[in-house]
Amino acid sequence: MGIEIRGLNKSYGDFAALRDITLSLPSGGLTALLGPSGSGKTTLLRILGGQESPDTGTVQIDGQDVTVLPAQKRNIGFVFQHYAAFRHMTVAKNVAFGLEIRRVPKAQIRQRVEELLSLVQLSQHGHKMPSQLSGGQRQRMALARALAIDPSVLLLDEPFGALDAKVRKELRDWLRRLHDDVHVTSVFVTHDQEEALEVADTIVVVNEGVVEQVGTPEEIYDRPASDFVFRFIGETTQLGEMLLRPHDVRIVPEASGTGAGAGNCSAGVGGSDLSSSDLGGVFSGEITRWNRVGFETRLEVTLDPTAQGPVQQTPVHVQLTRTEVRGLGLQPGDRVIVAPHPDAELRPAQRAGAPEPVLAAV
Ligand SMILES: Nc1ncnc2c1ncn2[C@@H]1O[C@H](COP(=O)(O)OP(=O)(O)OP(=O)(O)O)[C@@H](O)[C@H]1O
Repeated sequence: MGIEIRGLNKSYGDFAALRDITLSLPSGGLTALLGPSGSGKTTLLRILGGQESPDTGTVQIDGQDVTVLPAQKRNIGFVFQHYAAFRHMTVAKNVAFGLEIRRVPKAQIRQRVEELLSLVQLSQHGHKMPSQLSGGQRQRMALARALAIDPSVLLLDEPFGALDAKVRKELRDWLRRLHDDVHVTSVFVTHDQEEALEVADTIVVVNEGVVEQVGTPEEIYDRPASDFVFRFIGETTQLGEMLLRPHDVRIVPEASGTGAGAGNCSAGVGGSDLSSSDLGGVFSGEITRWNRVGFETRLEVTLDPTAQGPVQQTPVHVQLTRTEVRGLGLQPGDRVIVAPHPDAELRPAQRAGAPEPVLAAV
């Protein structure tokens, strides 16, 4: 069942915010609507929630057509970036609110609130006022309140957007685990690729009001359906004429390669002979930057001028694990050979005059 969206269009004046959106979001799934600012994510979420109505198209939730049903009749839980808590009520009262207006018996409310506070790890904080909670705790209270009514669907609009990076990361892990426990069909909006890749079962990539791709995080990352998704979903680097992921660049010290002439050669990269013809280029250069980031090492390789074409101005970014760096015996300043990994996803680099790629906002 889940959520079925068919032929949805929404314009503001002559601006088309959503164009012909058709989507099936699985029941019990955690779906991320991911896209750059202004792509239409929030508009789509608001249509699902009933705060906005589409110009054309339909929305079904668990088999029921809700397209014209008012928000309060859709049995949906909402969590927003800035949670509007009732400041004069305790945390427990805030969580109980939805049940009280539904006139659920008091004993039942008390029991449900206890369960929910425990679920969001706030059992010790029920008596506090919202102002006495941290930002992360407040968002957990918002989740408890949204879940109190046993919603058929939970909608979250940038729920962790206002929190600092560390708390945000903790809440992501926590949301993932919570969802594994409660399995309510959930849709959350984010412009953060990492957040979507880490938390969601299904990612819907939206761009300029159109769905670019729907898939699991692995499908979206490893098999992007369009140049836009490839550029938007993760880091890319240029190697000759091609774009690829920094961890898909293979690198060896020049001394261990063969025929290290630039541009068109074969080289023993990563233990096998590689020919530039099937790989989109084998290049020589020098490691000009060396950065350790956690367990990874990020290198920049400035390429030598090639015989065939113009010099590549931007250094190649290479991402390796520390173990790989040790195994290869690489040092800052080394002369190296670089080539794409044989399984690398390659895309033609932007030609002069083409629009700039959208940068990943992390
Ligand atoms: N009520 C409105 N009136 C006019 N234009 C609107 C209205 N709501 C949204 N838009 C426009 O529709 C487009 C999509 O907006 P939307 O809020 O859905 O984007 P978004 O992907 O959620 O972006 P962000 O990540 O910045 O929140 C934007 O260009 C926005 O300016």
